[in-house]
Amino acid sequence: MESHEAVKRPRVLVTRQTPGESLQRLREVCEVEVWPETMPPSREELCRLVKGRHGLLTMLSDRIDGEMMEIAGDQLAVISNYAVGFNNIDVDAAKTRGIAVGNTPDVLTDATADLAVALLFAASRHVLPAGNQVREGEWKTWEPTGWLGVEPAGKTLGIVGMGRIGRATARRLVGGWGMNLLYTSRSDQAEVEKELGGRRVELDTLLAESDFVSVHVALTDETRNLIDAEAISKMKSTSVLVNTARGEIVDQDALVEALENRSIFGAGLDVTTPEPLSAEHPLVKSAHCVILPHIGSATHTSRNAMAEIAVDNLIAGLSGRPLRCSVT
Ligand SMILES: NC(=O)C1=CN([C@@H]2O[C@H](COP(=O)(O)OP(=O)(O)OC[C@H]3O[C@@H](n4cnc5c(N)ncnc54)[C@H](OP(=O)(O)O)[C@@H]3O)[C@@H](O)[C@H]2O)C=CC1
Ligand SMILES: O=CC(=O)O
Repeated sequence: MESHEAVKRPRVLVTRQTPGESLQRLREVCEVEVWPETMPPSREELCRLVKGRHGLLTMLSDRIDGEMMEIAGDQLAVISNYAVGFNNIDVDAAKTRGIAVGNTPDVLTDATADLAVALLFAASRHVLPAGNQVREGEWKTWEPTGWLGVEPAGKTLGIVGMGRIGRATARRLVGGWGMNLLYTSRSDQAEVEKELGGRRVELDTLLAESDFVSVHVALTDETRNLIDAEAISKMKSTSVLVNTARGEIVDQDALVEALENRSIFGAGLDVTTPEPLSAEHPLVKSAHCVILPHIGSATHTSRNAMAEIAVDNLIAGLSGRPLRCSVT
């Protein structure tokens, strides 16, 4: 039986078209099949496609669990996720099978932090509903009390999860708008405090004292539903919640209620559960919520750089070398 040793022309599945030229490099050393559709392969299609592959280049919409690895077969050596988040992959199952898992950190940090800031402003200043009023020909006159929003300058920013994107978001808002910084983190962040002057606090304190809360933790069993009804109830009525991390971290029913009751001012989400949310979902219909279609890393620069890392990871894993960016 073939196993993890390097093979001459490994068989690789790429589950969506990626931008740029990086797949060319892969084609030089592998037999590459690229899923050609805009919509991701269904679970059934994926089960069929992974069989006999040595490497997988996957997207966050592909659930790669132990069963999928089993179906792929013993020769599977590397799973390269085209994302920094890897909650779609059962990393423990991969470890048990000796399969390397890679991701694409850093190169999307600035783009995602920019989008977190964009969402913060969009939700604070009614950018989408106000713009729609103009588009729909409903704008009648300048109103002294129309579309009143909230301002971040000099207020308190709460960063939930001071990782790469959390820190980049804080950098923008502390440096650019003079915000005061509170943050949560499991690890010591002396460097961040030296640079940005923030204070590490418990989540409850952060929620109660922040005017703007931006979520940047990875999705894990511990962070699923971290921002639940109780957490939201601690937030100020004038506060704005931004989530560019993963939808499952925020309890959406609780968020709907908070927005309907005006117990928080607004929300800006790049991620939801599920994705996409139905157009009928109350969050999509809410005038106080801005929802984007998971476009945090969607710049030419970031997505091209992600593709380069994802291909580097695959090629390294297929030849038994350490990955450029390994999740373990
Ligand atoms: N909207 C989009 O398009 C994008 C979304 N993302 C999302 O953003 C997330 C963050 O990315 P990035 O900043 O690069 O990742 P990092 O790994 O740098 O940061 C993740 C943070 O999550 C924290 N964390 C991890 N596990 C736990 C846990 N069990 N409990 C509490 N905190 C935890 C870490 O805390 P600690 O330091 O204490 O370990 C760290 O601060 C990604 O995981 C992804 O889900 C990323 C890119 C684009
Ligand atoms: O959500 C995107 C990612 O890279 O993670």
